[in-house]
Amino acid sequence: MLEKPSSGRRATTHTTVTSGQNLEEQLVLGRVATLGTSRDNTSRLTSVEATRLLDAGKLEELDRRTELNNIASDEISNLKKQHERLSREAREDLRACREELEREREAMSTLKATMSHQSDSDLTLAAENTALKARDEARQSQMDADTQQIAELTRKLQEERQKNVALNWEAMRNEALRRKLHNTIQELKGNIRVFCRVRPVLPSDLSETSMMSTSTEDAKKLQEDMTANMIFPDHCDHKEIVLRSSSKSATGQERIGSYAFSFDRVFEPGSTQAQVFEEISLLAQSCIDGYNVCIFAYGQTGSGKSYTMEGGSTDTTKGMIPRAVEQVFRETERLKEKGWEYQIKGQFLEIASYNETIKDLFGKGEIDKKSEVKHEIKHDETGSTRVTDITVVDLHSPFQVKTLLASGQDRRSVATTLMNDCSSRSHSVFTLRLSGTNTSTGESCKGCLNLVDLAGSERITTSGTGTGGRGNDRLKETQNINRSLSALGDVIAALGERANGGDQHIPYRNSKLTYLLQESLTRDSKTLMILNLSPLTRHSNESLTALRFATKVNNTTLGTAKKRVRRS
Ligand SMILES: Nc1ncnc2c1ncn2[C@@H]1O[C@H](COP(=O)(O)OP(=O)(O)OP(=O)(O)O)[C@@H](O)[C@H]1O
Repeated sequence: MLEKPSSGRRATTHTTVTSGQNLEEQLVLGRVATLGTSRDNTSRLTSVEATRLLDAGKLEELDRRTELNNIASDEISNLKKQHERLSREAREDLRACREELEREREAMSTLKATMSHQSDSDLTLAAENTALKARDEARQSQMDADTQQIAELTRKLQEERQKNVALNWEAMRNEALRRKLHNTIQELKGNIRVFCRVRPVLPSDLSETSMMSTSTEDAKKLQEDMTANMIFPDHCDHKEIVLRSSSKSATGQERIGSYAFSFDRVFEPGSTQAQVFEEISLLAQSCIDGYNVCIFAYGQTGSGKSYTMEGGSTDTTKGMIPRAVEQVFRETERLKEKGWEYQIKGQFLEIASYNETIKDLFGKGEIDKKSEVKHEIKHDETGSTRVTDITVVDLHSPFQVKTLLASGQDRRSVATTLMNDCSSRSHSVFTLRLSGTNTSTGESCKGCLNLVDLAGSERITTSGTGTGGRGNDRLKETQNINRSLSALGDVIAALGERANGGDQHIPYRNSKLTYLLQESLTRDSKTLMILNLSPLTRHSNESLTALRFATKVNNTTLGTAKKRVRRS
């Protein structure tokens, strides 16, 4: 704190200085008065003495003033020093105070910010808390709703389960009915059916005439000339084919004949694999239902038998075998829902026409003429057929079958090369055996699907038969083919006669093929023959012979097929 100068002292000093002036005059006047008085008293003072006294008074006054001035200066200097010290102290105090104030302000501002932040946090927390509470309430009500919904769904599920059980039984009854109806339809259609398929003219057919360099128009004309006169008059049901063919009479005169044939279905050259399979799929279905089915591709070499049965590598061109396999797997999978479990096994073999030997096309070993295993056909008392030492594969998927068939075809090529033979000189038989059991109904069934690519049906004159050596082999081979094909026709004819009440012996043993297919060539089984025809004029006579053979087969009725069902 600043120390205030004493006002009393100052006042005294001031009073002294101020009254000094008056005092001086008063002193002089007092001396004069004293002198006057002394004069009065002593009789009279001189004026010199009065002046001397006045001067002395003045000097004394001056001294006293000087003295007072000095005292005042000292006092002022002291006061100044004191003032400076006090000012310095005051400034120091002020600075300290300011600093302290600044710190306090900063602290205050920090505190305010903290408080404001705290308050914001408080607000946020309060808002969050409110939101959480609201969410919690919403969740709680959602949970209540869910619980109610679960209870409702559980009730509905229970109802649906009950309905499902009822529907399953209904579906099983319907499946049995469907099988019955399906097979009634098949029976009405006849257990022997014949389809006729004419292949299109191929670029290779044109090149054979060495006319490839001709113009497009010439090629078209050539194609027309080459194409046999085949007419398909039935545009509605597609069941008829008319072949106009020229032949020589005994006297050498040319006769033009028009021959009309009718089959269960006639496929024109533009027909697709899918259209053909549409008609065949029902037979594949029958095999799943427990029937024995045989599908033959019949026709001269190059007429399209292998194309129809195996087909090409694309989805559009794949043939009947891959399509039937796919359908079997698709259907057996679907039937799982209805309690059916199927086991599918397959074998693929070839019967060479030359010596009627069997080759295992699913076999693993080397194909070698010397070390060839001799396979024999055996029938047991239950009517089942087996081929000794043949590879029977458990089949699980269409892809597996596709791979197996491809390697089978490779083995077939190796075998035919070794035999100096060609594929058209042998029959190939792909067999699918299905056995199914229904765990719900206790039913079980066994079916067999044989897909047969027959050897070329051409007659001796057109098969390139020469004389001596290989020519004799060819002759024997062609005779064997014709024998086995006519044995097939004989078996079918005998079955037809038996079905019509005759007591005909069925000559299964007349060929390896019929003996092998014995269990599938009965009145209890279903047979389809696909007659493949070449569209070319030069094959007209072969086509006519084949059409006649197929008609003979088509006119045969086998009676009613029987399903091979066992009840456990
Ligand atoms: N419907 C068709 N559409 C297109 N091409 C076909 C058709 N039918 C057959 N072919 C073709 O005709 C040629 C002969 O057919 P394929 O080999 O199937 O006759 P094949 O009767 O089996 O003869 P082989 O008895 O010699 O085995 C093949 O090139 C085949 O691709």
